[in-house]
Amino acid sequence: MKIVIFGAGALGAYYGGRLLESGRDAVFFVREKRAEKLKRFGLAIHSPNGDAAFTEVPFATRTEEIGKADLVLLAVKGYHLRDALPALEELVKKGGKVLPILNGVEHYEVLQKKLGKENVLGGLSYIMASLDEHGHVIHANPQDALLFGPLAPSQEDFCAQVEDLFRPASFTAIKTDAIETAIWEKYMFITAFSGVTSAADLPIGIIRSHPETLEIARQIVKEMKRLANLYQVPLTEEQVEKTEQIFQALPEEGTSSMHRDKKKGLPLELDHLHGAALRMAERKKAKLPYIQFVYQLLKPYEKGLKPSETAAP
Ligand SMILES: NC(=O)C1=CN([C@@H]2O[C@H](COP(=O)(O)OP(=O)(O)OC[C@H]3O[C@@H](n4cnc5c(N)ncnc54)[C@H](OP(=O)(O)O)[C@@H]3O)[C@@H](O)[C@H]2O)C=CC1
Ligand SMILES: CC(C)(CO)C(=O)C(=O)O
Repeated sequence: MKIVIFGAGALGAYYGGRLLESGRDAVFFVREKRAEKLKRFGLAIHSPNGDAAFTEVPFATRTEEIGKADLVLLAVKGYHLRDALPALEELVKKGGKVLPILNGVEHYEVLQKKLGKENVLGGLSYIMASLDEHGHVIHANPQDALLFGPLAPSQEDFCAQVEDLFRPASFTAIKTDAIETAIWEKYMFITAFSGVTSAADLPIGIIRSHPETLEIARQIVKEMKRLANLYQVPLTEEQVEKTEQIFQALPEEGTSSMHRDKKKGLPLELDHLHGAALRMAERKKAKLPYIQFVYQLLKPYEKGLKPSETAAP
């Protein structure tokens, strides 16, 4: 099976690197700047689960350079999605089925509309990773689960093949028949976690020691459950409690990729996560006041604001 890793950012480089390490036939689809870094610095993973390094990294910057595609692992940010669609369409024409591992849910509607329902699998990831100045992966803790599964019964056989494909790789690959619920469970968690850490500009440890602030995260979790249920996704009270327990269990310094991006002055996936939840609620004539408030607070940072631009005089 030919695997195309679409995007060699933190997640693409991690999972793509692990697949290469296991001997799989994988190629990174990247833009010019990233291609230059891959040529100059290669690809490396620094991880508590074991380091890996590659000097010759297979990559392509045009879909014409890729002969066939079977699995396309989509690892771009939500705000990159629309620009990525033409290349994804080409890869689907070459036979590829797309497995997105972005946070959020709104991309599924966009991808299914453009690529056809049949060609979009369900996926998500639990990992804490970033890139250093050489484009090498810094993996923060051992967690590296990639969950995937069929969004239609006709995708079951293909997902079984993907399970075989991932088996020798050293990351935790989990095939599930309840991928839609799993995607929403992650969406519920990340909307609350990224919202509260980014809006408060604090790691979870300090937030936890201020019950008033932690309450914002708890209320967002409840709003997300309500939203999921409005869309017939059966998130339960147990899942709400499980999410709250995760907030208690996270390490003191734990924070979200959105908070890290905000600190670096990078764009935020605010529209893709919180904005999308508000749009979906509006369609059902529902209100999500905590999510709306966090969205409004973070709006000035959405396109990226350097720390020097935010300092008070
Ligand atoms: N980082 C983390 O710890 C976690 C992230 N996630 C989610 O995973 C998703 C990806 O996040 P992450 O890996 O951190 O993001 P990054 O910003 O590190 O990586 C995204 C990559 O996509 C590339 N890209 C964008 N558009 C294209 C394109 N048209 N063609 C080729 N490459 C493209 C970017 O390339 P370029 O370098 O050229 O800009 C960039 O390298 C997000 O939805 C995030 O929320 C989920 C769990 C944890
Ligand atoms: C919280 C975490 C690290 C879990 O995977 C995440 O998804 C993110 O920060 O974007």
